[in-house]
Amino acid sequence: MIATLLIQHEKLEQLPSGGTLSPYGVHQKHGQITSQALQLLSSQRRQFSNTYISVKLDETSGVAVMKLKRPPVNSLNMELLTEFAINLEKLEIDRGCRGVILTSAVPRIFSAGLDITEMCGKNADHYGEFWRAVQEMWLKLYGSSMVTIAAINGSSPAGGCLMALSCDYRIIANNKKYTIGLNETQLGIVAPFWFKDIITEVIGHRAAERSLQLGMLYSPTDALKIGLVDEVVAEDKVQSTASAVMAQWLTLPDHARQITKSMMRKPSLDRLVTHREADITNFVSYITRDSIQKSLQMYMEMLKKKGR
Ligand SMILES: CCCCC/C=C\C/C=C\CCC/C=C/C(=O)SCCNC(=O)CCNC(=O)[C@H](O)C(C)(C)COP(=O)(O)OP(=O)(O)OC[C@H]1O[C@@H](n2cnc3c(N)ncnc32)[C@H](O)[C@@H]1OP(=O)(O)O
Repeated sequence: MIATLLIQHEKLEQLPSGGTLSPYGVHQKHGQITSQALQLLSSQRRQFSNTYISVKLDETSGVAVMKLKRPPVNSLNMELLTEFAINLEKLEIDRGCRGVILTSAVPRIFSAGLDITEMCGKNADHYGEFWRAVQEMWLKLYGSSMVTIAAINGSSPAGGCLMALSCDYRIIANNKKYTIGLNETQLGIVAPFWFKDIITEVIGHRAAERSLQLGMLYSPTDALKIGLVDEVVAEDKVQSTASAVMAQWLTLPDHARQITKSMMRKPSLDRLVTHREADITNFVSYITRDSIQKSLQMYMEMLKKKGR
């Protein structure tokens, strides 16, 4: 599946100008898709659900709601990441879809971040494949031409925070039990350069440096103070606020908004695309270190003890 997605990337890069805005998402809404693909899409419209992702597309508004549904904590394993990238791609090429609201079907949790069991006790090939899937999820989401809004209805540490940061707008439920942030250092690991880049883009260099070094997790109101989220709303208003903000963003002409988004995001996207293989090699050599494996195992044990 990953291979298919990669081939798709290459195809995009070859699209004639006017059909696409950037090589990171499928931006073919105006005339590149075959009639066979269109038929396939229309039969898949409205609602599609996979093991860990459900998607509902409202054809009237052009807005899809994509829900993560991997209880207990929506940890991002290989299957979820792959399903996510495929579903987003489907929406990207669907002419009827202009915006995506990303949220969770699991109560109190947006996403617990990367599934730590994918990074422990496996072999180097597995780690490489897993990291490629993490990169692919990010390239698709951050590079999407659609309006993307994170409706954060629960805790969102590490990779969960990355997903939210990759959207155009973040709304979080006002519940002080929920936390959000890039807490990697608390696990004894380092967030890669592109996690660092994106949080720096959103909250600025000083706040990002402090936040990353200390592995900080913020309450919704503190997250708002540093600009990590755009709005804090009552728990039962998260979805309706996301729909209202989406409607507002969709009043802008797609073409102008998409080119602007692409201009803003291209440097960070290019950086990962250019260094993609080196980033995988780095990840594998880092994660296979004995000291790192030990840190992750200890963290998992701590989580399990806490849950008992
Ligand atoms: C020198 C050069 C350096 C180069 C660097 C190169 C590359 C970079 C290298 C590495 C980068 C890695 C980047 C990593 C990103 C990540 O996302 S790591 C994941 C971080 N996530 C967390 O820290 C969250 C941990 N979880 C929690 O805090 C809580 O579970 C919670 C989400 C707040 C929910 O709390 P609660 O509702 O109380 O649920 P429980 O804690 O009881 O958990 C329920 C079960 O779920 C298991 N679990 C929780 N999180 C994860 C997870 N992320 N992965 C796998 N499993 C998870 C938990 O153990 C419980 O399981 P049991 O029921 O006990 O079996």
